[in-house]
Amino acid sequence: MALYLASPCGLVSDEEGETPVFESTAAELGNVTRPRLPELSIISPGLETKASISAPKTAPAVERQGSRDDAIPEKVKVYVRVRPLSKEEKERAEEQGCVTIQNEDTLLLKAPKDSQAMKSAERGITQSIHKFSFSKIFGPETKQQELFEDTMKHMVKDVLLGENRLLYTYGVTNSGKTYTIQGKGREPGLLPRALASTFKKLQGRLYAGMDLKPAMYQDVRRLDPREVRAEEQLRDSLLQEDQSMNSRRGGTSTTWDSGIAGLSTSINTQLEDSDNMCLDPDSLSQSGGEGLEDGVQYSVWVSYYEIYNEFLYDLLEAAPTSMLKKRSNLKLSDDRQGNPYVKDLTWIQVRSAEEAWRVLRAGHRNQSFASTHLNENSSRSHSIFSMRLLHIHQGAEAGKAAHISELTVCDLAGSERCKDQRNGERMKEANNINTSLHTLGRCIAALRHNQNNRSRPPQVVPFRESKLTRVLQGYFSGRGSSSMVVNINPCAGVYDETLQALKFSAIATQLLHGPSTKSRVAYILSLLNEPAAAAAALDSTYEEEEDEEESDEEEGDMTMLNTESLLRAIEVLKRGVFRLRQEKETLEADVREQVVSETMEVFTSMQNDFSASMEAQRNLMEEKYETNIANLQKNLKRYYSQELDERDQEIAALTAALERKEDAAQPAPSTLPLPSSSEPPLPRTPVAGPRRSARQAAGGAAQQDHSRAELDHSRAELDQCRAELDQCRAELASRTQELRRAEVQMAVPGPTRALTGSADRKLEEGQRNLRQLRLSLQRLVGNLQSGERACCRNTDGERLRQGLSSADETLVRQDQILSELQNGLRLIKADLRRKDESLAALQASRPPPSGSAYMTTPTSCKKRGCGNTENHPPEKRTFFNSLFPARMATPKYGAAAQPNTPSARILRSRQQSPPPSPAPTPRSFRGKY
Ligand SMILES: Nc1ncnc2c1ncn2[C@@H]1O[C@H](COP(=O)(O)OP(=O)(O)OP(=O)(O)O)[C@@H](O)[C@H]1O
Repeated sequence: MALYLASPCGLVSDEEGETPVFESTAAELGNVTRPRLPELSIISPGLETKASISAPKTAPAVERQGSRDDAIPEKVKVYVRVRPLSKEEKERAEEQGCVTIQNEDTLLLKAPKDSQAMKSAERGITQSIHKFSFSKIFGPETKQQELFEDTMKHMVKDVLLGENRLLYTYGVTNSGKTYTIQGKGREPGLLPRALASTFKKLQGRLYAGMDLKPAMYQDVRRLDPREVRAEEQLRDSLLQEDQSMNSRRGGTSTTWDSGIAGLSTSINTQLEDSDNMCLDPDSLSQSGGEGLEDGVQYSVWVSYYEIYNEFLYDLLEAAPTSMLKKRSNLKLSDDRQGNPYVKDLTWIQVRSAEEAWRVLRAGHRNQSFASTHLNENSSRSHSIFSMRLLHIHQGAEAGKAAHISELTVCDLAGSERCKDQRNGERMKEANNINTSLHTLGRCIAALRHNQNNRSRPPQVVPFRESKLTRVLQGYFSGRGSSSMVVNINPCAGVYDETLQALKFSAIATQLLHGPSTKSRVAYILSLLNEPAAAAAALDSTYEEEEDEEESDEEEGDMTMLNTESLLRAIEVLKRGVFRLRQEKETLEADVREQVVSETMEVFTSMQNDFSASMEAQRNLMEEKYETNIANLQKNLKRYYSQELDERDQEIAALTAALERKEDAAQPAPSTLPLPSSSEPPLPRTPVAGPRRSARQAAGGAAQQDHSRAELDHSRAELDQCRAELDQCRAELASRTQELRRAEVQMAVPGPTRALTGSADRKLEEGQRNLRQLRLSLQRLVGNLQSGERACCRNTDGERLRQGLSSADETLVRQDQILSELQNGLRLIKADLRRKDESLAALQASRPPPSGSAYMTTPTSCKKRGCGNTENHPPEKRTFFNSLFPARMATPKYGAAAQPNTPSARILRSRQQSPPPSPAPTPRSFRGKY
C-alpha cells in the first residue's frame, strides 16, 4: 500500500513509500492502491479562523521542542487497549484466547468456535485468523498512567502550544471506553489526568479575568462586566450543585461509576491527594511552565455535551426543575467560514483541575446511561468533553489578542447488535449509535479514499450525515489532529463485534493528518523571515524591510499574524508564484529549443545517412552497369568479328566466282573476232557448214531478236538493280549520317562511348564491304555489257548460242550476287537494328538522370507491362527515341508509316512474300534453247 506524504503548507509530495497491509486490512481496503491526501485535509476551513480580537503583529516565541508540527503529516495514531477479563467472564469461559497481542503493534484475532466468523471461515468465506497492525497495543495489565504517557500527554502538550487535538475511544459496548477516558476508583482515566497535567503546567500562568470567552467555532468574545458576573454565577452554581450532590451521596458513586467519582468526597483535597497518590507525576507537568509562550496567560474553559439519538444535549445546563420538563437540545450552526459549532453551548471557565473535575462530574450526572445485557451502566450516548485554552497576550499587546487551542475527548457509545436489544428504546439507541458510528466509518473511509486517489475527483466525505461526524469534522479536515483508542473486550462472546471494530479501526490507521495550522504558520513565517526564500520575488528594499521587521519572529500560530503580515506573506507568495511561472516558461523555452535542435540533429544525421546510402547504391549500380556494358561489348565484338569473317568469306567467294566467270567469258582468240578491249570475251563456239549455216542463220536471226529482247529485259532489270543499289547507297549514306549525328548527340562517356565506337567501327567495316560488293557488281555489269556487245557482233549461231548461254550464266551469277548483296544489305540493316536496340538497352540500363530530365526506357516500360509506346506521355520519350528520332518515329506496324527506301522495299517485299518472286532466271531463258 503506497502512502503519500504531504509537503509543507499542504502541498502534496510525490514521494511515496510502501506500507505493509495485513490481509484482513487489505481485504477491507478492496482495490484501493494509491492513497493520496484529501482535498479537505489540506485546505482546512479552520485555517481562517482566529480570534475576533486582532492578533499581535509579532508572533511570540514558542517552544519547538517536542512539538509535532512537522511539515510532513503523519498517520493518524490508532491505539488498541485490551481490557482484562472480569472474574465473572472467566467463569463463563469467555477466555478462549481469541485475542492475542503478538508484539507492541500487532494483534492477532482467532475466531472462537461458536463465533459467526468461525462459521464463515468454515464455509471458506473468510479467514479464521486476522492480523492487525496499530500504532501501539496496550495489554490488559497496562496502567492508566502508562496509557496517558503514551497517548494523551503529547496531545496535552500540543494543545498548550496552540494546537487542536481530539482523542476518541471506539469499541464495542463494555469494552472499557469509559474506563479509559474517565477511569475508575484510584485509576483516573486519560481525561482527569489531562486536566491535572494541564493545570499543573499552567501554574502561575492562568488569566485572572473572566472577560474573554470562547464563542462559536473558535472565536473569542469579550464579555462585559454584567456577562462576567453571570458567568461567575453559573460556574459557582454548578460547583455548588456538584458539592451538594456529592454530600448527598456521601462520597460514593451512585448513578455512575467513573473513577472520578471515586475521588469526589472532598474534591479539593482529593484531587490534590490523587495528584500525589493516584496521578503519578508525568514528565509534562514536571517541567512546569517551560515551553509555554512568554508573555501569554491562559484562560481554561470547558464544555460537556452528549449526542443522544442524534440530538445534542448540553450536560452542563442546569438540570430541569421538574421531571416532566424535557431537556432542551442544542443546534449545530456554521460560522462565516462554514465551520460547525454547537450553538448556545455552555462554556465554564475553570481555574483549577478540581473545578474542571467537578464540572465534568456534574455534567456526567446528566448523561444518558442505561443498563444493557452487556453493561449494566452502559453509555447510551456519545459524550464530548472539550477544554478550550485561550492564549491571552499580556504587556503591550494586552487585550489585543487571544488565540484558542482545544482538547476534545470523546467517549463514543459502544457499538452493539440491535437484535440483542429486547427493549424498544434500547434498540432505537443502538440503531442511532450504530448509524453515527457507521457514518464516522464512512467519513474515515472517504478521507482515506481521497488520500489514496489523488488523481481522481475527491469523494464527498459525509460529515453532515450525522451529528457526531459534523462536530468532529474540523479534526479530520486539518484544523487539528485526532487519535483513536480502540477498546477491545477479549470475551469470545463478542468476538464478531470486536472483529468488526478492529476492521473499522484498521481503515483509520491508513489516514493521514492534514497539515497542521502550525506548519502553515511556519511556512508563512519562513517566507517573511528568510530573505533567501523570498529573494527571487522581492525587491531588495522589501527584503530589508522584512528582515528588520520580522527578524525576531518565531514560530507561532496563524491567528497571531496580523493582517499586514498576512498580506505581505500573500504578496511574497504571489511573487514566488510569478517567479516560478517565469522559471517554468524559461525552462519550457529551453526544453523546446533543445528538442528542436536535437530533432534537427537527428534529421541532419538521417539526411547524411540517406545521402551516403544513395551514393553507395549509385556506385554499386555503376559498377554493375559497367560490368554489364563490358560484357555486352565483349559479346558484340565477338559477334561482329564473326559476322565480318563470314562476310569476308562470302565476298572472297563472290570474287572468286566472278573471276571464274570472267575467265569463262573470254572468247577463243582463233574463231572469234577479237573483242574490243572494253568488251568481255565471248565463249568460243564451233563453226558449222554452209547450208546448215544458212538455215541456222535464218533461225538465228529470229533467235537473235528474241535474245536481244531478253537482253533488253535483263538490261532493264540491271538498270532497276542499279537504281535500287543507288537508293541503297543513298540510304546507307543517310544512315551513316544519322549514326554520326547520334554519336555526336550521345557523347556517352566511358564504356558506352567505347561501345558505340566499336559499333561504329563495325558499321564502317560493313560499309566498306558494301562498297566492295558494289564494285564487284559494277564489274559484273561491265562484263554483262561486254557480253551483250559481243552478242550483237557475233553472227555465228554457235557463237551466239554460246554467247547467250554465257550471258545466261552471267545473269544467273549476277542474280545470285544481287541476291547475296541484298542479303548482305539485310544483314547490315539487321546489324544496324540490333545496334540501335543495344544502344537503346544501354541507355535504358543507365541510371536515370535526376529531375524532370528522367525518361523511362522502353525496356523498363515493357517490364511494367506498358509496351504500347503510344501510351507514353509525350514528355517521357525514351532516350533512344531522342537519339534516333527518325528511326524510332518509324512505326513498326502499318505499311503507311514504313520507310520507302529501296532497301526497305526490297526487304519488305521479301519479308512479305516468301518465297520471293523469282527474278527472270537464265533457266527460263535457257529453256527456250
Ligand atoms: N483496563 C481495565 N482494567 C480494569 N477494568 C476495566 C478495564 N477496562 C474496562 N474495565 C471494566 O469493564 C467494564 C466496562 O467498562 P466501560 O463501562 O468503560 O465500558 P464501555 O466500553 O464504556 O461500555 P459502554 O460502551 O457500554 O459504555 C467496567 O466495569 C470497567 O470497570
